[in-house]
Amino acid sequence: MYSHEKSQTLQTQAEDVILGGVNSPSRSYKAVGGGAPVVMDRGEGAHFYDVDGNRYIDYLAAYGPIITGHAHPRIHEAIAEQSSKGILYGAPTELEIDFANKIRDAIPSLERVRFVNSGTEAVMTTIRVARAYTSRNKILKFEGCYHGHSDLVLVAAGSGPSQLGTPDSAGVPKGVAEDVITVPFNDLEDFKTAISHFGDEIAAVLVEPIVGNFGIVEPMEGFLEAVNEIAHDNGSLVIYDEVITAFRFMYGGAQNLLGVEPDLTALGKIIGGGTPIGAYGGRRDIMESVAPLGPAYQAGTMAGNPLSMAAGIACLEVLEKPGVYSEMERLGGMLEDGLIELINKYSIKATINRLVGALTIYFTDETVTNYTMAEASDGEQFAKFFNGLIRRGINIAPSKYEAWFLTTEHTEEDIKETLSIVEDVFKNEF
Ligand SMILES: Cc1ncc(COP(=O)(O)O)c(C=O)c1O
Ligand SMILES: NCC(=O)CCC(=O)O
Repeated sequence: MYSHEKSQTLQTQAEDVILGGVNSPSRSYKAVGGGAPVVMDRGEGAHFYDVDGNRYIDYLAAYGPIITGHAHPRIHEAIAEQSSKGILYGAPTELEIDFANKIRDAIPSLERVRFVNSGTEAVMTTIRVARAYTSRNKILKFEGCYHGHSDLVLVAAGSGPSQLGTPDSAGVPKGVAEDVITVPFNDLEDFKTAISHFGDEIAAVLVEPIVGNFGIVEPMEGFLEAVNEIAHDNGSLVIYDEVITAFRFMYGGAQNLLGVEPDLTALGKIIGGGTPIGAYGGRRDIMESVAPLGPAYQAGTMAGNPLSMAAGIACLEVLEKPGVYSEMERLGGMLEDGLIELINKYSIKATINRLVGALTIYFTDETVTNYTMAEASDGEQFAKFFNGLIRRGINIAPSKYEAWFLTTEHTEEDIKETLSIVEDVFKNEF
């Protein structure tokens, strides 16, 4: 069992200067029984090492972006090379044109693209653009979906906020929250009711086309097609938040995998190869609402910064190689099958949702298709599981609402080692 002595000491120091000891609440272990989060030292492929010298197989992948593993040489080189030429100019570069083209080639619905610095900014701006284009105010979102921390979307916000008991954040003005309507994911009847009730007040429907924020939850057959049709009949736009999903399951977005196109798309995480990034884009006529062409303002000192452009291009170059996603599918299948075998062997009440290299274990015996079901899964069992893993060398998010993410660097050996550690946890702690 690992000792986390130095992490404990550093966390005490952190709490004395960084609010709560963490720069994002998701990193706190509050929801899994407290204790100091493990403080990381360095990463290498699918593994990393903490300040106490312990080695972990990493399935957090920094909440998704690190799909090519830690310190990937290609990304490292791209950043180093760009850094030697300057890291920020406040002027256009050829790199950003190349990168925008690369993204549009993969996700053609982004007829025009803009780069920003986080998923939060990307989603926030798509909402502004939709409001500008439709001259309407309200947004419809799905319960438990997280779309970053801008005011408007911190309502029924799943993932991190739910885990800490703040799905509806304090500090969001009542008037702002009143412009957000939430309905359960995968429930077409509630969706239709909301649309017919609010009608021409709804500027846009905001969707995680494959949910990543109350675990991995796929849309039911026909759900997204119906959402598109009903929203469009109502004169509302459809925004896909693909901050987690783009380039996670295939070289392209969930929209390409599922064959349904939104009007606007928000991107982040993977496209930056681990550097801070966001992007949004969509139909040309809608995007032309944005300054300098249109009246909706969006700007940024760091937007399209060359380091993120270089890292993003390098990351997509790794991902576009043949066989990358089929290998993640193979290893993901192996991990899922092995986990199910152990769940059955030790009579654990748990189910798994998986798509390619992303999966979630829910401590419940029902198949999870919406937020209420994810919420009802057993948080105490999850906490026991998490603590068992982190003391034995597996790092996952300290939250029952997050996913495990495979990288291009995980190997069969990693999966076998993982399954043997999980068996040890089930045998000794459950
Ligand atoms: C679907 C989704 N949208 C938006 C965001 C916000 O992105 P960021 O944390 O880069 O601001 C996240 C972050 O987890 C996300 O999962
Ligand atoms: N799925 C939710 C996140 O990935 C959030 C990460 C963070 O805000 O630290």
